Amino acid sequence: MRNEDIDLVIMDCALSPVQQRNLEKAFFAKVIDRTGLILEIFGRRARTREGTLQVELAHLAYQKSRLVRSWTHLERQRGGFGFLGGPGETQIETDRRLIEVRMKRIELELASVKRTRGLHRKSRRTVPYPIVALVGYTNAGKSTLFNDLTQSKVLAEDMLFATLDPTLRRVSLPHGGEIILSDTVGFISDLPTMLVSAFRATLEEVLEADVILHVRDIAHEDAEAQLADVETVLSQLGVDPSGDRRLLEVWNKADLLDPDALTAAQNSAQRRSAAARPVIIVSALTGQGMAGLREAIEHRLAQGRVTFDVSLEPENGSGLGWLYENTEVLQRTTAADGSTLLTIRVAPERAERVRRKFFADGREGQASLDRAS
Ligand SMILES: Nc1nc2c(ncn2[C@@H]2O[C@H](COP(=O)(O)OP(=O)(O)OP(=O)(O)O)[C@@H](O)[C@H]2O)c(=O)[nH]1
Ligand SMILES: [Mg+2]
Repeated sequence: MRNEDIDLVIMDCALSPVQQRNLEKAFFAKVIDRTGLILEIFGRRARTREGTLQVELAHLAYQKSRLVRSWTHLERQRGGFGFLGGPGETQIETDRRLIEVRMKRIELELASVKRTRGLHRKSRRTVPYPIVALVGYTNAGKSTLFNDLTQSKVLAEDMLFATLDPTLRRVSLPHGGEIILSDTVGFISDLPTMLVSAFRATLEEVLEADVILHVRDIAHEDAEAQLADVETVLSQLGVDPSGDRRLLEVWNKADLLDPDALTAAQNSAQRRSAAARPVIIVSALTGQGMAGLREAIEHRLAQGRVTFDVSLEPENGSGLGWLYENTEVLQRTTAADGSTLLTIRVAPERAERVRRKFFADGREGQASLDRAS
C-alpha cells in the first residue's frame, strides 16, 4: 500500500475507532468509514443555515457514538477495576460532555431556524396550495424532475447528494390548480440513523405533504434494492410505504430502458395502478410522460376534496374575499338577481369551516364529495 501512494482508504462499512486506527497503521493512509464519507459529502453540500446545522449535529452524534464505543473498550481492558477510574475515562467523559453541550446548542438553534420556516409554512398554508414532496434514492432524478415541473434550474448533477437543503417552488397544474413542490435530500442504503434524525427537520416537510412523489431510477441495476431502502427510511419517518394514500411512485429515466424493458415496465405499472398503487413512467430528461405526471398529481389532490356550490348576496364582499383566499374557486357566475354563484373546492379538513361559514342554516345538500379515484 505504501508504494501505491494512496492517501485515503474508504471502507464501505462501519468501523470502530480501534479498527480505524489499526487499518490506518496497516495501510499507512487515512481511513474513513461509510458514515464518515456520507458526513463528508453532506458537509460539502450544505448551503443553508439549516443544512449546515443539521450536518454539524450529525457529525457530533457520530463523534459521540465513537467515544462511547472506545470507552466500553477501555472498560473491558481494565477488567474489574472500573471503579478506580482512569485518565482515559475522564478525558472521554469530558469530551462527551462537551459534545453534548454543543449538540444541545445546535438543537436549540435548529429549532429556532425551523420555527421561522414553520411560520413561513403557516403563512403559505393560508394560501390553500397543497404541498407535493419529492423523495427517493440519491441520484434518482428528483431535482431534474423538479426543474422540469417548475421550469427552474436547481442543481441537478450526476453526483450523490447534490441536493441537501429543501427547495420549494410554486407550480401550476393543467387545470389551473397550484401546488408547492418540495425537493429534498436523497436517501441512500444504510443511511445511518443519526443522519435520518439529524435531517428530521428537513424531512418533516415530507410528512406534512399532501402528495408524496417517490422518484425511482427505474433503469438502475439496483432499482429494487433502492426501493426497499427508501421504504425503510420512509417507515422510520412515519410514512407507511404500503398504506399511505399520498404516495405516488414515479418511475424515472424511462429513456434509458430498451423497448422490451419499457413494455414490461408499462405492463407492471398498469397492474399497480389497477390495484390503486399508481405508478407513472416518465423521463425527466426528455419530458416523456411528464404531462401524465401532472395529471396524476392533480387527480390525487382532487381525491377526498369537497366541492360546494355557494350563493353569495351581492353585498357580501368579505365572504367572496374569504373564499378566494381559502378555497379553490372552480367557477363563478352572476345570477339574474345580482348574487354571485360560486363552485369551490376544499381539502377535507377545511370543509367544516366552509359549512359553518356559508351553510349555517344546514343546507348540506349543496356539498358533494369528489370520488375520483
Ligand atoms: N437518462 C436520464 N437521466 C436522468 C433523468 N433524470 C435525471 N437524470 C440524470 O440523473 C442524474 C441525477 O439527477 P438529479 O436530478 O440530480 O438526481 P437527485 O435525485 O436530485 O439526486 P440527489 O439530489 O443527489 O439526491 C443527473 O445526471 C441527471 O441528468 C432521466 O429521465 N433520464
Ligand atoms: Mg437533487
